[in-house]
Amino acid sequence: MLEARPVVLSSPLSRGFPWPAPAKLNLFLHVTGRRANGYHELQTLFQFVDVGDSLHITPRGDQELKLSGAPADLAGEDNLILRAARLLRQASGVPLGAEIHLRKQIPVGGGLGGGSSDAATTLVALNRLWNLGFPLHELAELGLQLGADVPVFVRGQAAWAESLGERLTPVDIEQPWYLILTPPVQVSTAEIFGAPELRRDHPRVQLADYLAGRCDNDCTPVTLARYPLVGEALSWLNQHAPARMSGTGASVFAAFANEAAAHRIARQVPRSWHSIVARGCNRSPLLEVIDRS
Ligand SMILES: C[C@@](CO)(OP(=O)(O)O)[C@H](O)COP(=O)(O)OP(=O)(O)OC[C@H]1O[C@@H](n2ccc(N)nc2=O)[C@H](O)[C@@H]1O
Ligand SMILES: Nc1ncnc2c1ncn2[C@@H]1O[C@H](COP(=O)(O)OP(=O)(O)O)[C@@H](O)[C@H]1O
Repeated sequence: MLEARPVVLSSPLSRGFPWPAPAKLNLFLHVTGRRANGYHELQTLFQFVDVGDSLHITPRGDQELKLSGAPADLAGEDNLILRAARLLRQASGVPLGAEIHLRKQIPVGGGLGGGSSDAATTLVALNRLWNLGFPLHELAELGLQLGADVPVFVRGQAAWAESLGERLTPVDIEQPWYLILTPPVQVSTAEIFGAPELRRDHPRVQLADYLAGRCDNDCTPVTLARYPLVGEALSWLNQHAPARMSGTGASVFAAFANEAAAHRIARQVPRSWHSIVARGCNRSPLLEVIDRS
C-alpha cells in the first residue's frame, strides 16, 4: 500500500470543476518484440491533443463511487474510471467516495486512448480531491495496472515511449494542427496484438529516425485487413496530406500547417466518419489544470 497524507475534504476544486481527459496520438508505433506473457515491446511517440473527454468530480464523505454520463455499454463497474477510483482508494486506504460525471467525446476503441485518459484523469483528480499527495510518478506506476497507456496520460508530457509504452522520455516536438478521422468501427487492441501476421521484430530506432520520416505504424496492415473502413479513411485522408493510423486504430490523422487548413479538409469528410480538428500539445491539458490550481 502506498503511503497517503491525511484526508481533508475542503479542497477548492471539490465542486463543479471540469477535469480534462485529452486524446493522444501515436505519431508512430513500432513493435520491437513480444514478451513471454504475450505483451508486446513497443517504441512509440505520444503527443496529446487539446480535445478530449471531461470529468466533473464531486468527492463524497462516504465510500460510494458513482459514475454518470457514460455511454450505456461503458456504464458498468468495469469502466476504467471506476476501476481507477477503486484502485486509488485501495492504494491509499482512504474511506472516501466520489460522484463522477463523464462527458465522452473521444471515440471508443479509436486508438486515441480515451479509456486510459479517463482513468489517468480520475487518478490525478482524486489524488487532489481526496488530498492524498501521491507524486505523479507513483500515480503513473499505479495506473500501469489499468492499461499500458495510462502512465503517459498521468505524466502529461509528450514522450518517446518504450517497453510496454510506460518507459517515458519527455520530448519537445512540433505542435501542429491535426485532422483526426474515425470511421464507425471499434478496434480491439487485444485482437490486433494477437494477430499472427503482426510484424514483431522492428529494429529499434531513435528520435532522429522519426524526424527524418523513417518511422510508421506496424499495426496498420493488420488493422486494415480486418477493418476495411479504416483503410478507406486512411486512403481518403492521404489524398489531402500524409496520413497515419494512431495506435491499433480505428483513427487516422494528418498534420496541417494551421487550423484553417485542417478545417478546410474537415468540411469535406464523409458524413459517416467522426472528425476532430485539434492542436497537438506537448503538455497535456490535464497538466495545465494541475499547474494552475
Ligand atoms: C496500442 C496502444 C498504443 O498507444 O494504444 P491503443 O491503440 O490501444 O489506443 C497501447 O499500447 C495500448 O494500450 P492500452 O489500450 O492501455 O492497452 P491495454 O489495456 O494495456 O492492453 C490491451 C491488450 O492489448 C495487448 N497489448 C497491449 C499493450 C502492449 N504493449 N502489448 C500488448 O500485447 C494485450 O493483449 C492486452 O490485453
Ligand atoms: N471510460 C472509458 N472510455 C472508453 N473506453 C473504456 C472506458 N472504460 C472502459 N473502456 C473499455 O476500453 C476499451 C478501449 O477503449 P479506448 O480507450 O476508447 O480505445 P483505444 O484503446 O483504442 O484507445 C473499450 O472497448 C471499452 O470497453
